[in-house]
Amino acid sequence: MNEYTGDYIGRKQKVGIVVAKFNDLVTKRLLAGACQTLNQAGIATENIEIFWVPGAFEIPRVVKLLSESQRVTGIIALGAVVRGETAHFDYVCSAAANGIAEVSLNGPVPVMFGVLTTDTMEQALNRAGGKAGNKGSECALGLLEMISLQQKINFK
Ligand SMILES: Nc1c(NC[C@H](O)[C@H](O)[C@H](O)CO)[nH]c(=O)[nH]c1=O
Ligand SMILES: CC(=O)[C@@H](O)COP(=O)(O)O
Repeated sequence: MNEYTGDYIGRKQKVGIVVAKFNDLVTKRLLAGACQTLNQAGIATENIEIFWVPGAFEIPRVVKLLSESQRVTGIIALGAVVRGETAHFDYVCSAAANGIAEVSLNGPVPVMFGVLTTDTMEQALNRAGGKAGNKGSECALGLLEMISLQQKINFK
């Protein structure tokens, strides 16, 4: 696994994780990967705030509230949307992606998109600590880079 090699962002940074309960067989693994990577980078468990939401569709609202709360320096959004028989998959994925992107672009803190959008459960599990890595861990590494970049840009 890649180690965080960016600048030191400070051990007192608070990170928020918004994670969907739907498909929690997968999302619990994404969360574990994210938390492990943050811990390895020096972010203590007590500085990681976790918020569970029903499904990926509900992620954007809580991400927006958390972003505006000034409680955290960055946010990771985690979910697992697995295609079913109907077009519902497309709407859930679109709502989650567009909502999270909007908050990341227009809100005060960076938000990482860790919502898996897969055709099968196997594909999702492979990306939650399986042979295709762990999207949660990837998002944690990315968030540390984004926080560091934002601090560099905002340094007066
Ligand atoms: N099918 C999946 C869902 N569906 C539920 C929605 O996210 C939402 O909670 C519901 O439509 C009520 O607003 N959610 C996932 O996260 N993953 C899925 O595969
Ligand atoms: C992604 C979903 O919402 C999906 O699990 C719903 O399944 P279905 O399209 O068969 O109702």
